[in-house]
Formats: sequence, structure tokens, C-alpha cells
Amino acid sequence: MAIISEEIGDIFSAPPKSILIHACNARGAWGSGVAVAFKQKYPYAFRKYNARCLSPPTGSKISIKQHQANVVGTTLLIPPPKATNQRQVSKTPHYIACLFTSLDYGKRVSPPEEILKNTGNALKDLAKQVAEIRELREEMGNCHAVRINSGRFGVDWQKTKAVLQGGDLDITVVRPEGEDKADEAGGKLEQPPAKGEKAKGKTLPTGINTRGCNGRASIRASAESSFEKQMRGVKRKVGKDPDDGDEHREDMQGQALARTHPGIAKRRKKMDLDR
Ligand SMILES: Nc1ncnc2c1ncn2[C@@H]1O[C@H](COP(=O)(O)OP(=O)(O)OC[C@H]2O[C@H](OP(=O)(O)O)[C@H](O)[C@@H]2O)[C@@H](O)[C@H]1O
Repeated sequence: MAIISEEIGDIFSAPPKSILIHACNARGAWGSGVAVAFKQKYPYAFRKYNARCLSPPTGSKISIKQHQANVVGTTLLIPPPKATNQRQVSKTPHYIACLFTSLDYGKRVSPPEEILKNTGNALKDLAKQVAEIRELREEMGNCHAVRINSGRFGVDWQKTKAVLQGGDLDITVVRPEGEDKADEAGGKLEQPPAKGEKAKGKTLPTGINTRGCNGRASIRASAESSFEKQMRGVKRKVGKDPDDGDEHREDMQGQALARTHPGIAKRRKKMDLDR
């Protein structure tokens, strides 16, 4: 049984080479919650995540929807970029673990039972990859996570925590200040704003984070009303990463995609423009 310890703080202050864990949809969007902060701080990681969601394996003839369904229950573990200078090393020193726990997001987010099952599978996949990297004696720190699935995905945190405890990885769960109080009151505070995101200063009504569909839909509706606004800000902030050696390869994939899968290429292009 894994040790899941909890503390208040900022996940992005974890020591260099730590593994930062967050939950993702398989559609290629980091549109709200802590994902927005990940996108701002690790733009290269967003590009890799987005490419994983929108690019079926080379040579595969499966549809993009089938590919995304296959991705659910796995983890994309993104290593820190191979830095060409010291400044870049200290700016982005973390492994980013994207746990695909829901196929979709918004009103189509997967039901809690599915999210929990996917979380267990994704966790196993992560544990396997971590073991492989450690075997190669690559420098790798400990696991840090936010309270995954408990925000936009609307799953009771204690249920996700039980799944993490049943896994093989010890994890330090970092939560923003104020989150506990909301839990004790039976309600849920508005997500803390990501850097550059305007604070809304509003508290969701007590009980909105109850685990039913309506609770999730309400959270989503609230999140989506400011979605476009958020993304406009993020688009301006997500810059090119000088150490993103794979960017060219991904662009080339895009060109090849336009020939072989015009529909997918169009969708990728739209994502790039929107975000
Ligand atoms: N800036 C910040 N710093 C530190 N902690 C922060 C934070 N913002 C929120 N938290 C906390 O982080 C935990 C998880 O809450 P989240 O709502 O983020 O994630 P989740 O795992 O429920 O859902 C995943 C989907 O949410 C996204 O949005 P989209 O679907 O794209 O729209 C993704 O893309 C996925 O798909 C909660 O404890 C929040 O208090």
C-alpha cells in the first residue's frame, strides 16, 4: 500500500526532478483548473500532451476517436527538457505525469466510477515507467500531485485518494490553502486562479461538489463561462520553448497528417490556433 501524504503548498515548488502528477482528458485540452497553470509553466509539455491526444501512432489506421479511447487509463510521462543552458534547467526541472483519467471534459466528463478505474490503470502505467527510468539510473525525484479528479472532474477526493493508496507509488499531495475548509463545510471553493488568470472571488454554493452529474455539470458550466477568456490569456502566454527539441518533429507530423488524415490535421490546426 502506497503512502499518500498531504500538505498545503504549491506543487510547482517541488524539488527539481520531482514528478508532478495531474489528471487529464484525452481530447487534447488543458482548459481550466490546475491544467492552465501547467500549460503556462510547461508549454513544451502541453504540446507533447496535445500531440499524444491528436496523433494516432504512426502507421496506425485507427480513427482519432478510437485512439483517444485507447489513451484513457494510460499516463504520458514527460521528462524535463534537455536543457541547453542553466537558466532553462532551473525554469522547468520537473517530470510531468499526465494521467488520462477521463476521455472527455465539460458536460461529457466520464462518470466518477470510470474516472476512478482509469486512475488505477493510469497509475499502474506510471509506476511501470518510473521503474524503467529508475532502472536506467536516471535522476528522478519523488511524486507530487494535486488532488487529482477533485476539481473540474468532480470526483470525491477521498475516493481518488483510496485508489492512490492502493497503488505502488508514494505520493505527496499538495493542495492550495483554503481547500480543506471548503471540504469541511461540505462545499467547494472556487479553483484558485492560475497565474495571469483573473480571480473571480466567488464561492460555489455549499454541496456543489456532491458527486452526482448535476454537481459536475454545475462546476463545468461555471468553468466554461470563463473558458474563452482564460484561453485568450493563455494563448498569449504560452511561448516557444527553446529546449523543445521535438517541436520540429511534431510540425513534420502535422504536415504528414495533412496528407494522410486531413480531418485530424484540421482539428490539430484549430487547437493550435485556439490555444
Ligand atoms: N493553480 C492551481 N494551483 C494549485 N492547485 C490548483 C490550481 N488550480 C486548481 N488546483 C487544484 O487542483 C486540484 C484538481 O482540480 P482541477 O480542476 O485542476 O483538475 P481535475 O483533476 O478535477 O480535472 C482535470 C481536468 O481539468 C482540466 O480542465 P479541462 O477539462 O481542460 O477544462 C484538465 O484539462 C482536465 O481535463 C484541485 O484540488 C484544485 O483545487
